[in-house]
Amino acid sequence: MIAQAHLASLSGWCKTSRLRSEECAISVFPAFQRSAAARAGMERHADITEVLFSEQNIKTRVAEMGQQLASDYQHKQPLVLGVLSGSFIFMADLVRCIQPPPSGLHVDFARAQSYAGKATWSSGEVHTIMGKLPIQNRHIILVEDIVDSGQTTKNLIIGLKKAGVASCALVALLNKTSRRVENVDVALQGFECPDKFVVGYGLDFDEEYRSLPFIGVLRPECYS
Ligand SMILES: O=P(O)(O)OC[C@H]1O[C@H](OP(=O)(O)OP(=O)(O)O)[C@H](O)[C@@H]1O
Ligand code: HPA
Repeated sequence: MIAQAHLASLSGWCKTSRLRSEECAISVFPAFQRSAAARAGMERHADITEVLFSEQNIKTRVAEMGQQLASDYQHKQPLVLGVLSGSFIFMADLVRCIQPPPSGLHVDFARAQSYAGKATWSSGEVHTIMGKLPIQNRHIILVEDIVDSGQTTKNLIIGLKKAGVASCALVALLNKTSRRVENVDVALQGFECPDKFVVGYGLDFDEEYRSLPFIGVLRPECYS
């Protein structure tokens, strides 16, 4: 009620000062400033030519994906296995959207690297290290930020199958099908990704840009 009264008096003041009500709120409420104006600024970066998936687009889609997994795994005890480092933000958001969480839902991380240093193409040599939890007879939800050539996930899936998992479903936020070299089955994807090098929301170029809250196309001058 108090907040409403403040807003009502603000809107009157806005009319006289010819400020949009949003601008008024920004000037008066620091929290609003962070949530609206700052968010608009955070959707930009000098090295990004185009935002493909905004923070809100991602949030909405990840929530849908979480619901789907909650339904598919309600009678299983999934082990959600994120692939480091790229999946760390997606993982954190996705597991919190698997609601209600199936009993026995566990979380672990595997490590794989194929894009070494300043490279925008896969080296083809994938080094994989599994997580710390036993995986034999577990229902694995393998979580990737992006499936591009498919070489990283192909290698991981081979390793998981050798270790005797009960099942393995690949969940990828981005699926760049146009660049596929290995045939991998993405059970659940967030978005189809165009054939462009993208960064943000965990995805990097030479370890930079992972903390951007959106996913965008990296300016070619940044890597060429
Ligand atoms: O389908 P692919 O062509 O194999 O590419 C996909 C992989 O490449 C990236 O990992 P990267 O090796 O760059 O390591 P990172 O996760 O630490 O960034 C990404 O996180 C995927 O794991
Ligand atoms: O487009 C990409 N961006 C960042 N990392 C990647 N790894 C494979 N493809 C990509």
